[in-house]
Amino acid sequence: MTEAALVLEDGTVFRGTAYGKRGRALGEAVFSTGMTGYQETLTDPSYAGQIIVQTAPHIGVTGVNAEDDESKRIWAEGYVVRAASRFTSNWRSEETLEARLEREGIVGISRVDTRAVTLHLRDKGSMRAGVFSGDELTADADMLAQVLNSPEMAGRSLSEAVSVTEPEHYDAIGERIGSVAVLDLGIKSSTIQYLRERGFELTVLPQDTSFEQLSALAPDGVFYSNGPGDPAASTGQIELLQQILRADIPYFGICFGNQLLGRALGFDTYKLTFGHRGINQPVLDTATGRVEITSQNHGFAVDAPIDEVVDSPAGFGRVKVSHYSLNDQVVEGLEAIDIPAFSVQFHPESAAGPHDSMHLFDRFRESINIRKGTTNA
Ligand SMILES: NC(=O)CC[C@H](N)C(=O)O
Repeated sequence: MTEAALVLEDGTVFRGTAYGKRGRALGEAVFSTGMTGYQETLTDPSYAGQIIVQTAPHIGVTGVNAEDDESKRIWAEGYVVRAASRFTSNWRSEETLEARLEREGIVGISRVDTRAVTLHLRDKGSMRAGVFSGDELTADADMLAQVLNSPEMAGRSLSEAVSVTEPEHYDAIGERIGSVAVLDLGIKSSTIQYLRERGFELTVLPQDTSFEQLSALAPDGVFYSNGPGDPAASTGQIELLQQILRADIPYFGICFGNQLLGRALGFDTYKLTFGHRGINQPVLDTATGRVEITSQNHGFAVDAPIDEVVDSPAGFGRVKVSHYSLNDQVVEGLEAIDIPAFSVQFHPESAAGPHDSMHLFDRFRESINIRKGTTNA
């Protein structure tokens, strides 16, 4: 069995067994509490630049298949598990998880006390880390120096790494309701699917699209996806969104798209200590009083008051926090009252996770229908 080490930037070292590719992975260590859905987690582009620590103790038992990917590849830098399943047992499995990790060059580590790692990250906060095995497994001080040389997540811009470089077109599924311009900041395939199923024809656009290019499509609505990195570093996309809001085009954003709406409206964003990553995160819908169990993956959040309607600091009228976390009262959704724009910090497309919030895609469709009704009147 090949040895491996997980080295955290505060000097803590966890030893284990090499899993996946041998080598070195550097990134921000974050824990995810999902008990299922490791394939969707690994292929979620929002994990770019991160090393995922799975709290579920047994990983890989259902293998992987081509259908459940959320994007074209695994985006996580590194992978930390307690027990890597020694066999795969599922009728849909096409490959073992370890073979997939190796094939995609993902350096992992198993036989790590992931509870201890999680408690450590919960107390000290998400931090830079490295997974080292094979020739890269060297003296602790040497590995630590490499971790300390790696980029911090705060201030990091990763949209360019994950976005399409050319526009991609998707037809509506079923009756066509309208067209949506999608800014790809690391979109998941389930989101594309659910938007299409609502009757939208989509043009998925590169992250550096200009307002002129976007408005040339005359979209009925604009959608900003989830994505990796620090929202404060996305100044171009924030300015683009302000132009979209000024043009009164209906807007819906998920996760990174919520943080960018927050910033476009003039609020700040900040880094959470250890973030929310998992598939059973309770959120309160402040309009209905309903609690939804949601899928989440975020390390940053919008800084806005959760219990009052406030004026947008950037002059876009009144804004309210539409959802907040029942674990720690972090903002989980925004709604502009005077312009057609809303967003959520969690993942209505789930994948993996519960479908409680799927109705938000219908809400986006309604906001577009209302707007079209007004325009045609
Ligand atoms: N899933 C996402 O869109 C994540 C957004 C942002 N990168 C964060 O960590 O908060």
